[in-house]
Amino acid sequence: MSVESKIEARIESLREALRHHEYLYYVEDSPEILDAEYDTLMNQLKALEAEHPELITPDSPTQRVGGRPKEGFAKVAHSRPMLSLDNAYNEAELRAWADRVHAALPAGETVEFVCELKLDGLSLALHYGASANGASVLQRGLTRGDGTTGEDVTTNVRTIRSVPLAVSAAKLKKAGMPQQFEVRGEVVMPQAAFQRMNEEAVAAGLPVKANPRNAAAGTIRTLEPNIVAQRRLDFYAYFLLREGETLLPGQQETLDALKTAGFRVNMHGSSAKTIDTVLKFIEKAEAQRDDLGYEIDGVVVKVNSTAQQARLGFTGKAPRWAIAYKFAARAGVTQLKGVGFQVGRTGKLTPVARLTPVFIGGTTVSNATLHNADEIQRLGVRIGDWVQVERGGDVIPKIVKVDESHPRGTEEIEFPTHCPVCDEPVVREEGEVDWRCVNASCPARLREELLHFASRGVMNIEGLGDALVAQLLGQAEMAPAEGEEEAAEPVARKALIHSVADLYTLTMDQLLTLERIGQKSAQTLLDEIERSKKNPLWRVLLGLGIRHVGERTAQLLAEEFASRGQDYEAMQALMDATEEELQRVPEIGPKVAEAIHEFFAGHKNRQLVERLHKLGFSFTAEKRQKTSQLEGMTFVLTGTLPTLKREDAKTMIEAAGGKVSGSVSKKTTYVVAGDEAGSKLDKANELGVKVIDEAALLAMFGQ
Ligand SMILES: NC(=O)c1ccc[n+]([C@@H]2O[C@H](COP(=O)([O-])OP(=O)(O)OC[C@H]3O[C@@H](n4cnc5c(N)ncnc54)[C@H](O)[C@@H]3O)[C@@H](O)[C@H]2O)c1
Ligand SMILES: [Zn+2]
Repeated sequence: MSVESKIEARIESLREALRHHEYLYYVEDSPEILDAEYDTLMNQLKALEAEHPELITPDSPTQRVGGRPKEGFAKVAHSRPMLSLDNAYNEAELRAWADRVHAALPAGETVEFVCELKLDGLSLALHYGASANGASVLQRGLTRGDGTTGEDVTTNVRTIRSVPLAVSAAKLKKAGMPQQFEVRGEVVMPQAAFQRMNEEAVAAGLPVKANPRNAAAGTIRTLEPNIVAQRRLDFYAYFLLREGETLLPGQQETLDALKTAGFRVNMHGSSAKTIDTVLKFIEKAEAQRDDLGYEIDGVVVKVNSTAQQARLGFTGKAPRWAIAYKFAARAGVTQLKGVGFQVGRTGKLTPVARLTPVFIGGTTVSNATLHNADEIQRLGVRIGDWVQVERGGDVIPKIVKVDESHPRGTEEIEFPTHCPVCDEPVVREEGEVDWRCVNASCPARLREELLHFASRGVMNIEGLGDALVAQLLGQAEMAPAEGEEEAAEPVARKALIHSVADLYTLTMDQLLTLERIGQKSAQTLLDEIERSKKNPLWRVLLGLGIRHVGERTAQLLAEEFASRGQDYEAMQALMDATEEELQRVPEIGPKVAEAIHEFFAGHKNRQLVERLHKLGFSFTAEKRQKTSQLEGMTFVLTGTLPTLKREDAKTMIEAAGGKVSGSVSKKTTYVVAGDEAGSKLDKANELGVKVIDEAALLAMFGQ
């Protein structure tokens, strides 16, 4: 092969690898490699292309942004391309960028920078248009897509509470903004929401998302707006455009105006006159990284002046007037000492890597998840290997890959053929990745079942934690606690309970035989247990721990079957439902339907439910929790509102889950009255229905 064709081949293979990872990242929202690794491949390609510009093709990953828009959403062209940012990884690269900026501008011209946190989410473009009386309303929300064309995700965007659905004339005036404008910013999933989402996924036996960014991307592109509302995304605004042009003379003014208009603006941004000040900002931001509640992966530095930005212009796919300073990845390299296996509630075996403790981004990591047998195979990891461990926000650390620069380990990881706790054979069903202990009375499973059942968000039995459950089961702690090498020595005790239902027959005398429990706490626990019988049907369903049934599915099921009968009758109808019937419940697919059906086909499970009924469970089929701000509320609009057109007010209310009706009745929640409100207002007063004005309505949207 000639030198040229070797280079060409290298370029082509880099492009292919990048396209593969972009697909996984942007379309599937589930990357296989670290961002830093992706960036390395990209930088290699950029360097080769810089040396051989004749080999640059328009479809090279260096020339375009993002991924293909996903099916299922309308595709809409952007007013101006939504670009990526060039990166700097250290001080020298940042200074080199600043030098290029100065060199491109007339000698002696001063440049002011604005530093903002680089939020690790995905960008959105929000289009606002004129409505009555000088106000603006949200008309459209687009993802970045491939940079030129985005996906129309308006319905989902409307559920994000920090996105104003309307901006009043007064606010526009104060912010110096026209009625028609476009805001660009970042949508992120706060760490707490991310954690909750993954906990639910684990409980339901579904795959978890790699990081909040991928979770946010997946959420904003679901076809189910209620899911988006439940997951609590957040939006931070940073650009303000009009017909594709930056509206205000500077970035700092843009941020201020956006804030005045009611957008959430990241308040950690600040102006800097020199790169030294920028570097101080970066240092401070990195130190705060763990305390923000959302993920950031660096700092974006922008040239403040819009006029200077225009003169600097763009390169292939990024502006020259901005740079992303990226923090070092929160990864470390350490040695794999061994692998333990945890048995979960559904019997699932999770391999847990025991590591030589390593300090990563502020904490000591000594355990990391290896997920499942397939993952071990994919990584090709052996005991004794040096491995790269990654940690994001609050997420369980995970092994990303084997570090080949160290001598390789020699001991293969053996996946147990038998449950490490009860010693029954483990099985893997066709098409599943996980091995499970299917012994229904496996102590490990029972322990997890009880912990899940009692946990906050499920049956909510305060005080029934790890230590107590272990005692009730006559076991000692089974898995070593974080940071400990071995589990405590088991102390044999007689088990007081053998199933979830046994909790409800526990007596004071029995509890008093346990360690570390006095009369008072025993009584509190008994009260808690008694009280939990009144939990609504959906919580009981969730508590049963049916595979694939998380909070939302449990709520949907309870709501659906509530119409088939009162309380326990609803539960019975659900237990008797065929797979076809179950699939007719909104959002429930074949896999979930099968799991539910299979669960209740089990004699033991049915018996458990019947016993719970006899023990006095109420199985109340209450309405699902509110997922939208105005769900369950009915509004009647009357008269002329000061800023909103009636049509716009209606759209806003409906988008937030409320209903708008034409006539006032006792069922009306609010009458929104403007000028010259007539008979409807009288009727409201007559029936004692609450009357509010436009300002109060807007206040419900946080405006
Ligand atoms: N792991 C993988 O397989 C894989 C694959 C593809 C891409 N990636 C990662 O995706 C990223 C590349 O994507 P990219 O093009 O979005 O680039 P980028 O994330 O590096 O930077 C551009 C983006 O930063 C965001 N941003 C956050 N805060 C901002 C602020 N205050 N002002 C302006 N913009 C702000 C915007 O969404 C903008 O689009 C890289 O980090 C890359 O590592 C990873
Ligand atoms: Zn077992």
